[in-house]
Amino acid sequence: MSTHNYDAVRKDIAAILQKPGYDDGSAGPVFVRLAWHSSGTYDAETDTGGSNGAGMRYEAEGGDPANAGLQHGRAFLEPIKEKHPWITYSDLWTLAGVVAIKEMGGPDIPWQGGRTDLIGDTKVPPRGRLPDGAQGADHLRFIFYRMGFNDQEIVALTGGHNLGRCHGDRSGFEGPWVTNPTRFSNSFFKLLLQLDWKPRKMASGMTQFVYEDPDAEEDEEPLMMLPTDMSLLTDPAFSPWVKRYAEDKELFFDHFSKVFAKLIELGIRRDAQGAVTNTDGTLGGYVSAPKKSNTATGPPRARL
Ligand code: HEM
Repeated sequence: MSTHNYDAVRKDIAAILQKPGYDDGSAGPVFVRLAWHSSGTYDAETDTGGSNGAGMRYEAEGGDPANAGLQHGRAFLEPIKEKHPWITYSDLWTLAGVVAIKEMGGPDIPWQGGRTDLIGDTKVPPRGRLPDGAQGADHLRFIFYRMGFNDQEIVALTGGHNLGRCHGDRSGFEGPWVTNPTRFSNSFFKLLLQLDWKPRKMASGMTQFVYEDPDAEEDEEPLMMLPTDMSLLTDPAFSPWVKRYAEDKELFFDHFSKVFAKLIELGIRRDAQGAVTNTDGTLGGYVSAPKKSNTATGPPRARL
């Protein structure tokens, strides 16, 4: 067997996506968020953070409140790492996001392996680099321009909120954005435009936006939007993209594929053959994965 059989890993990830009893029955959304948070720490100016490293294995990054709940995603992937120990966590986490998006009906996203894992927590990116859903358009620009994204890319990336849900015990926000949160589509943009969103203060003290469907069953939870999501509607440079993505699913899929591929390559340098070149501490500050297990804190365990 080849030591780099990524197709076998893809198949094994696809096979564990269904999780009866967990959230909406799928690990897909939490894998997408894991891939995004493992990459979205990138700072272009200092060339630090990004998808090399898999620093969430360490408390310094994994314990960041912004990453609350992602331990479930990491734990779900642990059997895959055990079966294919040659793959790095940073490759596994980004690949899991890509496989999950495809399996949930989303676009193909180009993915290449070769990322390396940090050994030790001295070079994990500082906390505070991920976006705060309680804020608005200025904050989104501050966070995503730092990574090298533009306004169109910010809107396309936020379309990740077609998947999954907010959890009161993780972020303080609650509920799904769309009615079918395990099916990738452009519903997020359609609903953002069409529904009548009203602010509501949650038990956690956080204010989110909810849609109260007058025809909803009594036990049906309302759909929600974060303040950052709402800012896409009101900002003059963001809102034209919301409209275009709501009208044109193909365009959204095409742009989402490109921007997610860019996201998971943040901080990665490759030579002409695609081999990652910043693996030795001289460029990105990362060291190559050791031959045996590189589990830093032992396998994470899901608290379901
Ligand atoms: C634009 C800035 C963003 C903010 C402020 C933000 C914020 C949040 C928050 C507060 C949650 C809920 C976490 C929880 O309670 O479990 C969440 C979930 C999620 N986010 Fe984002 N996010 C952003 C961008 C993105 C991007 C770029 C993607 C992927 C392309 C993404 C994908 C997801 C997914 C899939 C979930 C659901 C996770 C689950 O079901 O466990 N988000 N996000």
